Amino acid sequence: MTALLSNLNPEQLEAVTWPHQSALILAGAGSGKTRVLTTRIAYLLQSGHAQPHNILAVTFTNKAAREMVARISALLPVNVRGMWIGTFHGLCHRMLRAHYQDAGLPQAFQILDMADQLAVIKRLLKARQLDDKALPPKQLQWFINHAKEEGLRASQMPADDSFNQLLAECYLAYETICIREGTVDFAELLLRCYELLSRNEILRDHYRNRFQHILVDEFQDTNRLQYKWIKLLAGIDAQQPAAVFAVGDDDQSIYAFRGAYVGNMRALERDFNIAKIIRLEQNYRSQGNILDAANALIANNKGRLGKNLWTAAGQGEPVRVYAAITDMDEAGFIVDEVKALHAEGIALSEIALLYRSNAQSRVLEHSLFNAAISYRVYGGMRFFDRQEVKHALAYLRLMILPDDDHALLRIINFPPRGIGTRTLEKLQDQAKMLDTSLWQTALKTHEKSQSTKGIAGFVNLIQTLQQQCEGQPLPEIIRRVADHSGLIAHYQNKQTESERIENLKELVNAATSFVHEAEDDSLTAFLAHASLEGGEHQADNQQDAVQLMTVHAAKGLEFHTVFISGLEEGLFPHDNSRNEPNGLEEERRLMYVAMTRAQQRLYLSYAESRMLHGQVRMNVPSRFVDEVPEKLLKNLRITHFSGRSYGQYAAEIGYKADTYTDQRRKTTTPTISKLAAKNLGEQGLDIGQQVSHAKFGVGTVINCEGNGSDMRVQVKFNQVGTKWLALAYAKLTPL
Ligand SMILES: Nc1ncnc2c1ncn2[C@@H]1O[C@H](COP(=O)(O)OP(=O)(O)OP(=O)(O)O)[C@@H](O)[C@H]1O
Ligand SMILES: [Mg+2]
Repeated sequence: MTALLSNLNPEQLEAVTWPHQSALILAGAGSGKTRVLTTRIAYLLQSGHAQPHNILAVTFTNKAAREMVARISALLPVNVRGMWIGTFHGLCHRMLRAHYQDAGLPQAFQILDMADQLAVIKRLLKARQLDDKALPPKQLQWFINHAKEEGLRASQMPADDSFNQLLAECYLAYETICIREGTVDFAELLLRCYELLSRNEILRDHYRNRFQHILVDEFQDTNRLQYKWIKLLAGIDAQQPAAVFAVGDDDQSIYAFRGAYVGNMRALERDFNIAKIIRLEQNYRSQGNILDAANALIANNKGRLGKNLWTAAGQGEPVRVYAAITDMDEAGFIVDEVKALHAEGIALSEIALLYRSNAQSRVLEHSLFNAAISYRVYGGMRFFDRQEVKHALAYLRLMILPDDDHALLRIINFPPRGIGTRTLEKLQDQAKMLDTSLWQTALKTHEKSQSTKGIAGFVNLIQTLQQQCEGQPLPEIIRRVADHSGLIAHYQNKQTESERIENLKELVNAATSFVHEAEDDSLTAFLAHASLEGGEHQADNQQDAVQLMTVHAAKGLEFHTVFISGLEEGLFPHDNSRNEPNGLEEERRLMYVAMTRAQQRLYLSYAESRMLHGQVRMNVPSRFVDEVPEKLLKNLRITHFSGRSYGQYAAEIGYKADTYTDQRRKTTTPTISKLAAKNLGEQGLDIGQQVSHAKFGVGTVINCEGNGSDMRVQVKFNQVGTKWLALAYAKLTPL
């Protein structure tokens, strides 16, 4: 027992050994909330205050749940199987499986994921002859899920005007289909479980007796229904209510867009008569400069519950800022730093590259791949594996190789063009009979029956695309295909699909850089490149690999080094946040989450120009960079290009100077520390100087850092691209 408790500070100890009463622990990032929660479970078991079956713990992801179980079994020799540890969805699912009959479900009920749910909704709208204009499927999906998260059934929806009446009717129709088909969507898992418990007294009492301890991590991100579920299960009116042990941080609430409700913290305090909120103020994760930077940033938000975080770890290193010229330059910089860190002995898995939107991973993946550094993308698929990107690639493949049945099947009815499964089966049978490809068979389908009209239309589309793209440059081909195939239109007007459109546009960017870099810039070469980069190059589970993920997916995790890239207005804070009430504050909380993942080293970077939608866009650095006090930062950017203009410098690193306007904000003016430049001078080198390297050939010095034996220079080589080199080892010959 002492071993279990010996490593805790007094506040943590108080929380871990809290009596059998509800508690709220409100504390900042890295203060040990998750650790306290896990240790409390171990403590309850070891001290005999609870048996495994008395424990229910809710975490935010399945990964976190698995880690929690692993940590508890490492602490104690207990049978962890009796405990219920999982996500809200997972736990509700478990309960519904056990009591399917009482819940009114068939034994083999199936779960609909978001895509399945949307398919059902589309079917339903079609049957009612409601087109996209009358009611976009995504809007109905959002409406239904939102209603369920508020605990409302179709019969309870207001029908005060004709549109609301339509929505309510469709919701009802959707419920009917799900019941008939025995399916349950994500929101339904929770609502149905909630209804089951509120209706069925016997079950409710059973579980109330059983779960005497309910522990909730990341409590700030629970929605209203989840809170009601906890309240019901805990039985606040019962004789012996369960002890709810909730840990959270209002500054890390990042799911408001999905219905999370920070007010649940206040509600908990009130409903569970919590007399004292436990605060943990010591941060054990990050070093001083990182923590000070994060604290300064979040101080710009209003209406916080307020807390004070400090660390005993010392100031550590400054927060590094890199102002890149282009997104490729940014990615190149990150890769060079990753290599240097790895060479210093930092495991790749201890390095995280975080970004605001999934589409940003493409350039990073590309640079890592080229540098042969293993990486793994979490909480989202790698760029070339994403559904919409694969669809677009399938169109491209079909245009050059129409007999590719696999590509044809992928898109013949996507976006939907009314080709039913029966028609498709017939086409496949015919192809088999004629021993030819689906495309050849489709070409022969001349009869204009209703069922084959769709096929003829598809053939026509591909042929038109082939003609239109003849002789066009690669990026233009991709732009046309994304457009004319109907993919963009398909994903448009769907709120949650905007990311897919971003990815399609990002594919145009991928093609543009491919054209710049590759010798053979044909469509065929590009497709080969896509399958290679999309293929086997992601590291497998065991391999040490750099971790790539969105900031949302990084919640709760920690890494030795964190890179936050794309810190530009419009990207982070994201443009979408402008239309949301308090959108900017939520973006700032996201930034706070991102920064507080770092233990020892934090890099912030932005690019003055980024390719967006196939065009170069000039950016203003994110306000979040400005909100970090200057004294905590270290600029890694060249100050002076040795008397040359910015345009000359840009041209040297291969950036087209003519697209550049020279009205940068002061903060983005490239800066190299004067000292570093002087040191470099002492070594007989200068920024802008031509040098030669035994292995990499001729290049230009474009940046430098450090001094003495630590001095490093960045050289843009004519053949092998930009590299950071340790001056002491590089043996550069000035030319
Ligand atoms: N008393 C302590 N002594 C040493 N290390 C500690 C102590 N408390 C926590 N830590 C360590 O600090 C790090 C952060 O802890 P933890 O992940 O539990 O924080 P958190 O509050 O849950 O953070 P977040 O808000 O990001 O989820 C972990 O590596 C943890 O092991
Ligand atoms: Mg945590």
